[in-house]
Amino acid sequence: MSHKVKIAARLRPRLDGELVDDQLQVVHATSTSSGAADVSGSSNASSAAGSYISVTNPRDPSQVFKFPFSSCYDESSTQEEIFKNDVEPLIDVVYSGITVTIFAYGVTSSGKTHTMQGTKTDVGVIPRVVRAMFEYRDHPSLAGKDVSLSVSYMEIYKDEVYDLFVQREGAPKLPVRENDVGMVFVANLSSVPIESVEEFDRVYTQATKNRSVGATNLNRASSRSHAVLTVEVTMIDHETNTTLMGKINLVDLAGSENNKQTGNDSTRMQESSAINKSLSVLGQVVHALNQGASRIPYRNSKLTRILQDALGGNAVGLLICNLAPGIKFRQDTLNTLNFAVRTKNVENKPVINERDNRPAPKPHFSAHNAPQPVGKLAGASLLQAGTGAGLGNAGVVVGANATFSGGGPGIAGYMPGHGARRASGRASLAPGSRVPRASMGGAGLGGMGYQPFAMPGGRGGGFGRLGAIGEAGPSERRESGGMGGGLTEKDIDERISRAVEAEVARRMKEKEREWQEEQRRVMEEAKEAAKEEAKEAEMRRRRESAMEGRDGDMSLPSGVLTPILKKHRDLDDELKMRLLELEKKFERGNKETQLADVLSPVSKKKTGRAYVALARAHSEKGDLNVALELYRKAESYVPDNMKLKERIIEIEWAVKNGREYVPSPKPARQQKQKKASKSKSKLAVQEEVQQAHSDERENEEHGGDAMDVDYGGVSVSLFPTSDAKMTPDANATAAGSGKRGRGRLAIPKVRSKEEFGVELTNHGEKRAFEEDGGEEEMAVGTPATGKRQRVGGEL
Ligand SMILES: Nc1ncnc2c1ncn2[C@@H]1O[C@H](COP(=O)(O)OP(=O)(O)OP(=O)(O)O)[C@@H](O)[C@H]1O
Repeated sequence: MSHKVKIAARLRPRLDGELVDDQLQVVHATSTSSGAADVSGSSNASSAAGSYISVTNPRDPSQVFKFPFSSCYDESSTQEEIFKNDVEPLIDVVYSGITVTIFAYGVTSSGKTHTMQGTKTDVGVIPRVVRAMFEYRDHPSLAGKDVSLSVSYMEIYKDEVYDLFVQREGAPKLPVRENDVGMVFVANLSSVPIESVEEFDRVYTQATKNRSVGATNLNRASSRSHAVLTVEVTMIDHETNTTLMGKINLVDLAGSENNKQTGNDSTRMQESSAINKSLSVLGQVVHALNQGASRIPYRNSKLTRILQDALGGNAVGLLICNLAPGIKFRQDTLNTLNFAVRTKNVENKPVINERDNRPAPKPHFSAHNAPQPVGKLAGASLLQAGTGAGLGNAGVVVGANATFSGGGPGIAGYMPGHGARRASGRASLAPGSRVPRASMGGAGLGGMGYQPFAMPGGRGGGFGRLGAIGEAGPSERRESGGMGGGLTEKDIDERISRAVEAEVARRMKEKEREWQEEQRRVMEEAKEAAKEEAKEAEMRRRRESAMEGRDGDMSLPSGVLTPILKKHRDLDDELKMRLLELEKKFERGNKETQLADVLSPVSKKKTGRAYVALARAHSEKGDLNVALELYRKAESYVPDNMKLKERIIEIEWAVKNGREYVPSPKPARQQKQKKASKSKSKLAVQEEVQQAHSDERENEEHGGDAMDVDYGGVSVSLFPTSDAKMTPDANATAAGSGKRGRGRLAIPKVRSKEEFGVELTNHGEKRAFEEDGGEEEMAVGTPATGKRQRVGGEL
């Protein structure tokens, strides 16, 4: 059903003039001298599964970060190996009608273009794919079919799309559009039919000259744009009158750049900023997908818009993560690897692009007489179609107000999808050729000719006839007779479940919309209430100042003020004080609550603890007002902490009555302290590790998820989160509050831990940090015992 984006990491060899160092290494489970040998054959998959990239911790050379990927290629790997292992198997997928996207990602000069394009004598992925696509035409499964290939080639330069088959001078900027069924495509992009590898070579070589390339300090021929080459195959089956279309997008991304290193001039700087921005959006898209966000920011750059099918869409994806050796690139390498780690969690739902070329029959009268409500349509129609058509040429319609109830005798049960509607929120990449593209809108096709490509499980809007569903791969698809043969019960069940799945997705979307609407309403009401409140407060303030003025002006003779009036004046003073206090509290609460609202529960707890630590320090110094203020701040983050509430009341009482406040003694924890000191070295290690990555947080979009750090047999997984940035106060206060050697160590780490969600693993067993309410402690795995222990902290 779903397919995770596959990651292959490739380390390029050292170039002339580059220093030799071993900061970055490719390590294989079955440790042979050449890493490449381990991943050289598909039969050797198990050894490849244990491979990882190891990067020395910049802060402590005795530690390494580990990044495991299913394919890791070292500097001696060849273009052939990469193609054979990771790319060639995808050709079969393309020929089964699925879109495949391969993209090379990495810092500038890490070898992306070398991998994708290669050189004349050492060709890369692109020429090899084209050759393989031509060779596949002779595959027995394609006998009797008309197979044709076409190619398009575009570049995204400074967030504008250009056709690389068009002479660069005066080349128009091409718009990115979305058709009626939510497919994203580049309008007016040429699609060139190709008959042979030689013909491809000719057009490709010419087009490559149009690509924007410039010299930087790091790369004499640095790509200044993202290039997307698409090879599309069209397979027409005259027997079944269907067309299957597969395509492969080969993307050579521009490299992320550090302008200090590239030495860019103003032109290069502009390019660089566009490159970094689009890569940053790419990182945000991956992050949002990992978070299961309801809105994925595809639209924030042309690159992500065009690639959206490969990330969380309907394509199969392979990310080649290119790495440059050496200390100079270490930070970028870590960024790249973090991005790769995040990307490997992205799931796609590949679909087969098939269309039925047969003219549509007149709809059965029941379609006119008994239109079904759209909400119920998918599941019901599928069921009816499957059974009513006698499992033969089962026809299914999913579209607004269209239904098909079994079909009359002799009717090949299919119809065009009226009112095409795309159930999936994510659109697929545009079809390559302009001609079919124009006729693929779905809506308005009437019963004629082209219908939108079939999308399984109701994902595609308005599909005409369900083609075979290709999770099982092309061969199985062919055997199942999906191209027009009978449907087995399993097929029907699968289709029903897919339709149900689509329906559920639709309803969930509806629910989400309703929820958002509700949120908006609540927000507006809250705003109104706040306005009212402000108005009232203002009136109160005016009343009070008027009173004050009157008080000032009044010069009543002594003895005129009656005891009652005196009493009232006292009351007023008290009331005013109370009011001011309340207003202050409200303002403070508002500010803190707003901040607290955006933090994760863990962050809230940590921030709360940090405030408490500082408050305690102040209360011990006798600075009770400041302490009270800080405790109240802490309360915004941990509102349910009864102990904290009690403490606030105690101090309030002490302040009000001018009494000394004696904090309650802290529980003795000698035992834990002892353990803490034992673990201190481990914590120091963590601190180092986290420090080493603080730079990365500048590149939040790249700085990513889990990263394994290895020391002394203990593997530490780092999980950066973004909300840590929201707690600068907490960090600052925490750093200053370290007492008795416990808080100091723990609290700054609390912050870092929170950012990275550090996990210590011992002997392969992972242990999460314990998050208990009242204790400011961190639980860590003990390397020797694997047992959790607590360290430091105070609250
Ligand atoms: N596997 C490799 N074997 C030999 N040379 C390589 C390899 N990978 C990269 N190179 C060389 O390294 C240099 C930089 O490579 P390349 O231009 O492919 O990097 P890039 O990542 O595409 O850079 P940019 O993002 O700046 O375009 C080139 O001279 C290239 O020939």
